[in-house]
Amino acid sequence: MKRENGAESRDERPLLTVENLRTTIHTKHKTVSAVDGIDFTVDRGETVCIVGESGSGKSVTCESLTGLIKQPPAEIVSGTVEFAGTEILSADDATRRSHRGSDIAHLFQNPQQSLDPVYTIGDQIVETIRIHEQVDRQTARLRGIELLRQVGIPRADSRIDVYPHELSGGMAQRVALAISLAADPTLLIADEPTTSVDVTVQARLIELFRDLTDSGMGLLFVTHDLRVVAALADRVLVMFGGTIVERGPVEQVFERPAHPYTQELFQSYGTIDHRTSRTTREDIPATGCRFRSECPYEIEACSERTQPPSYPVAAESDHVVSCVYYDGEHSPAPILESGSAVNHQTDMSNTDE
Ligand SMILES: Nc1ncnc2c1ncn2[C@@H]1O[C@H](COP(=O)(O)OP(=O)(O)OP(=O)(O)O)[C@@H](O)[C@H]1O
Ligand code: NI
Repeated sequence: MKRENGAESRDERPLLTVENLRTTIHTKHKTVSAVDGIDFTVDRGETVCIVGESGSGKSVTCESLTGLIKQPPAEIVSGTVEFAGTEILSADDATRRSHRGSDIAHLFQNPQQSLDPVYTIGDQIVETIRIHEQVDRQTARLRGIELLRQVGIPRADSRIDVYPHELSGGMAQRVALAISLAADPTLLIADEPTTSVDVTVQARLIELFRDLTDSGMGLLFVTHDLRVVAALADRVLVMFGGTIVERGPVEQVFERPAHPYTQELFQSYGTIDHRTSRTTREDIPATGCRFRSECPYEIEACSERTQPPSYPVAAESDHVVSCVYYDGEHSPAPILESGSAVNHQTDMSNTDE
């Protein structure tokens, strides 16, 4: 959503700009490059979806952005994260905290991580609303109940008084979402918020996310469900082995997945397998194309450089791929047989209530 007029230069810049983000995880026996030099942006009103198999670095990316990742074992080795004109990765804790929870809301993959076990849902939601707005408790409570309804919590007026541990996984995920939204965030980072909910609720949540981005919120969304991506995303980032192998507008990526990994991923129509990657982390090369040992098209050039550079898939396209087959020398690029990609027209909103 671009502003028509009166936009100051500050507003012309993306809401979020991430550059060269690298996060390693130190364990007793080894150090894993969980996120290995990634760049991307999220605009106001835009939905950017991150897809990729289990272990590809989606959650570590999200948690690094807000500095919420546990250090140690994690270590943010490099990178800049600019949010609304301010560098937040190197900011002191107070600055970062002031961005977290208000301007930036972070919904963890594990919802209990977003909830405080010692307070009721109502206490947490009322408190969040009252931090951001001068309203009395009763007004905030009514608004809290409304928010719980919006995220699809049945009997919201009584559920508001329960404790987090009394909620199922899917319910906790939605409650955590309601609490995030109570802060009226400018950017919502949501790590698999629709995973353990039924289709009806999923359709309702997708509607809700659309309304929020229509009114200007930026949304960074992690999911394994390509149908959700099709229904929601403006742009897609495909991750493999801690790197972004392909990115672009959702229609283009779905119509013509360019990276051999994306092609493979999209052939398993619908939900990406939740299995851990076939190769263990140790088998993923540390430089060059991370996918090359599993790629049917591997050539010598795949192991050159730190990562293959990004090439446009078509001339002057925002759809780019990090694969040497697109450098103009090694063509023809591997092309997926037509018809195997997911139809991006899939409409989730038609599910019966
Ligand atoms: N606390 C941790 N200790 C050790 N390794 C970790 C830890 N957290 C993440 N990792 C490693 O970092 C890599 C990236 O993990 P991440 O959780 O970001 O994957 P993901 O893409 O979110 O996967 P999923 O789809 O399963 O949520 C993986 O190899 C994972 O094993
Ligand atoms: Ni994850």
